[in-house]
Amino acid sequence: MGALTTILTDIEGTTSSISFVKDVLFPYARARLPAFVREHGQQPEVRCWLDAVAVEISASACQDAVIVETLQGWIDEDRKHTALKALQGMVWEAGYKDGDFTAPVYPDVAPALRAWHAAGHSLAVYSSGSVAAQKLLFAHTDAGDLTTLFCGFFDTEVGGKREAASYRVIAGRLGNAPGDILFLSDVVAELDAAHEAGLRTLLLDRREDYPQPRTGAAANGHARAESFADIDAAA
Ligand SMILES: CSCCC(=O)C(=O)COP(=O)(O)O
Ligand SMILES: [Mg+2]
Repeated sequence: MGALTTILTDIEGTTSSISFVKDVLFPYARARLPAFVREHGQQPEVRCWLDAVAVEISASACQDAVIVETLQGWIDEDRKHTALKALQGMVWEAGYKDGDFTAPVYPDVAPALRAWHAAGHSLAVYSSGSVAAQKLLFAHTDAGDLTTLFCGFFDTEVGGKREAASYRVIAGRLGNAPGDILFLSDVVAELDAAHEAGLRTLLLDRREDYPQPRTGAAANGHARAESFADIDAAA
């Protein structure tokens, strides 16, 4: 690698498999949301998100059953809603702490992150998962606690991942010129938005998540790699 690029990475489909998120994390949150809301729904840090959902669906704030059903429906639809993501993160916290699961990262991820960090590159995360959920995931990976490698964590509170404005906010918060940031994601629409904001971009095209290679037009002009081991941030 040449200049000291900041590497900004997505999680699902990039550092960790889509199936871990869809088959482990989402069902865990779906099953435990009703009890979580019953037991913690009056705590201000939980209530504020439940109330945000209630406003959006025009339910009375006291209709927690309706709110929970709505949230479960959003999990089924894979809605990247900030309130859902905040609540999911709180439910997953118990899962990690109780040892119900750890977070698998692809085998090429931890060595590359450690090497980039050791070479002086800054590392940051931008995921639809809440910042709390991101920190939990990287604290409990099967390759150890990776949280100290990162200098920044961003979620949809800065804006949606398919909006160029979000990447401008992140560049500002990181204190980087957009062109000094390399954004890694498995989703072309996210890379398009980052590119519009002036970031460098790279499509992670992992066979486990995407059986058909996304080359040529499917990569929409973005650099492409199948593994972190093949990424040259200076390119
Ligand atoms: C922070 S881990 C949970 C991931 C998650 O909830 C999610 O929606 C993944 O979205 P991403 O932006 O990482 O593709
Ligand atoms: Mg992704």
